Amino acid sequence: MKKKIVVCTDLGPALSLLTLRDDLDVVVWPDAVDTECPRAWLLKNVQGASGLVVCFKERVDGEVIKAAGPGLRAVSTISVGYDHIDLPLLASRNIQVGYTPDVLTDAVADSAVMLALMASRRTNLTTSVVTSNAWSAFQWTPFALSAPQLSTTPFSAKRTVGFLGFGRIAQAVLRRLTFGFGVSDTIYTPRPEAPPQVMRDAELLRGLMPNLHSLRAVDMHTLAADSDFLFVLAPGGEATRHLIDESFLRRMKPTSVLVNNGRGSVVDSTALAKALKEGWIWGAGLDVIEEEPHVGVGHVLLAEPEVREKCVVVPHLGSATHDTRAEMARLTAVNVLRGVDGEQMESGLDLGRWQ
Ligand SMILES: O=CC(=O)O
Repeated sequence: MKKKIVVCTDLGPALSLLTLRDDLDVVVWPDAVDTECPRAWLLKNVQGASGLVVCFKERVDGEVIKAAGPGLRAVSTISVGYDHIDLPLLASRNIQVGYTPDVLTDAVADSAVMLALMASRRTNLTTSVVTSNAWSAFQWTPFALSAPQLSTTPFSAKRTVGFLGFGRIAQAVLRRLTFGFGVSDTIYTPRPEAPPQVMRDAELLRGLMPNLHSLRAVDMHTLAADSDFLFVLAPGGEATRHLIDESFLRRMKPTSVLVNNGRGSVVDSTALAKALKEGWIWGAGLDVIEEEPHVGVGHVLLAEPEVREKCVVVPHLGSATHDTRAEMARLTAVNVLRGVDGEQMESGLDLGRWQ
């Protein structure tokens, strides 16, 4: 009997890696190119599957595992995050889990730097000067709309860049900032659950980046107080929920900029709106928000002009470049194939940590 693989998401041309195998029955959510997979479709079609392909929008929990039945061997997600997957449950059933770290590191790091620049320059406000037809009335005086600067210059004060979570993506942001922006002072808090390998890499960084004069692990208090630019690159889940809350934001500098490319749940949106409105911090660039995708003009960070002008929001697109998404899709397909074939995935989670 053919093994069944259920694909809930768009894999682009990489789907053919699955469909070209005539020993597989590949069932694809028919509208995967344009829409997210409805839960009901997943629950109905996953029955009898050996492999399941999802994106971070599909929760893989007890209900899905029960609907799949005992033959499920592999779950492969097209994401680096895995907080949508019940890992202890899958570990207890010996189901392999594939994900897509590394290949998206550069794209997300690019996006984080973009958000830092957009938030510091308040592009929501400045572009609206043009789009609301107000440029001709705008009084161009030397300090009008001037902003904190990310790059360090010979005449600027030392810039401290902070990282909440210091894994691969944070380190890729740091590479961009030290080489391209002259940042020399960096602080970080280790990511909860960081694998030892990631932290060893952090120690090596100083040797690799001659411009980096200082790289210090600090507590949350110092991270808040000292960061001129703070990059949140921590994973979601209970351990990191609302680490950036009102008391953290109150300790930050009025010229500081917060960027979140990790998970929305790490930052308390209501506290952030208050921080922006009352000027505890300068600006925020958000690729993720805790209430996503239910974020519209009525959202606490977008409803009031004093907040919206200081806040750039992008709908969770950090890794969305042509090259990166294609490679993520390839890896996702290879992972599920390896899993259903009983081989080790090219990029699988070590579930020993969740057993
Ligand atoms: O958020 C996106 C991902 O986890 O890849």
